Amino acid sequence: MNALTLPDIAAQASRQALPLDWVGMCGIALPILIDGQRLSARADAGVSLDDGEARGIHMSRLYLALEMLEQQALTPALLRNVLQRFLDTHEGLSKNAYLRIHTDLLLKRPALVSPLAGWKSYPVSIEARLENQMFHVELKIDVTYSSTCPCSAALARQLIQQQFLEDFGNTPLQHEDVLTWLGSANGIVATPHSQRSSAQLHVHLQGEHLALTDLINDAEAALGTAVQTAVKRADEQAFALANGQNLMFCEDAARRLNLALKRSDAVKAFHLKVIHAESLHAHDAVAESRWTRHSA
Ligand SMILES: Nc1nc2c(ncn2[C@@H]2O[C@H](COP(=O)(O)OP(=O)(O)OP(=O)(O)O)[C@@H](O)[C@H]2O)c(=O)[nH]1
Repeated sequence: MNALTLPDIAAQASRQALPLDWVGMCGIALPILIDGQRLSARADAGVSLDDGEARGIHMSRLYLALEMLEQQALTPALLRNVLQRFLDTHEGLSKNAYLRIHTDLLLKRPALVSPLAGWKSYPVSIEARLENQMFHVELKIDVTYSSTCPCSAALARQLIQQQFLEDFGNTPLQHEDVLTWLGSANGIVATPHSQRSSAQLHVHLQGEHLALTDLINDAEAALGTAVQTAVKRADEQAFALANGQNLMFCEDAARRLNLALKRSDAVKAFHLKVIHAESLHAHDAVAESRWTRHSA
């Protein structure tokens, strides 16, 4: 059986001579290394098929080039090497090479007050391409946070004032009575609506640093009320305070993220989208922002 020559269909001429933009494989299982963590990932690997006469590309050569990602930490330089391998093994067939990697980055986050910590998972896509000899790396990162509506907070405060007038309008104020009232249900007769919100960051990188963890940390610091992991009552109370001090429309969140990403040296350009999944209504409040660094 082995003595037979194996038929090689990919080497045949194409019936329709037509180049193709992207040919490859999607959803390849792959272990990768980021910040010392081995993560389970899925890769989409492809090249352009510029020789329209060729029937097909050599899928196995792309697949085997991905082995480079198993042992070395993921960096822009490593991604570039993999893409160059794609092209070197498709000489005469392909000019452009593409690699997308999808994974969930895990970061350990401390509780706000108690000495606890827990893991948070961040869905991440890393997209690299070598097109006309130009190399690009882009990151897509999702960051989840809590937002409380500033308008709703003001409306709730007004109702609390009205309730105060109703309960104390005609009586001389006693410190003890007011303190008790503040701790009662009447003292917080209305609550502002708040929501679990998400920021989708699409970042075009520059430099030699993948910067994933730094960008997530910068985004969470800018937002101020990232969702928590391990939570005791003391942590929940601190989170309630943090939200009360951090009232946010989706526009506020988008502006804060814009400023934070611009400050990062790793960022060449970005498109960000924040989604506040409103509890006030069944649709979302959304804001987007784009920016490109103009080098001096
Ligand atoms: N091009 C192409 N290959 C496919 C497709 N589906 C499955 N394959 C298979 O992918 C396998 C690997 O292809 P190649 O990389 O050309 O394998 P090979 O000819 O043994 O390897 P080389 O000697 O390096 O060219 C082949 O058995 C193909 O049949 C497809 O849609 N397109």
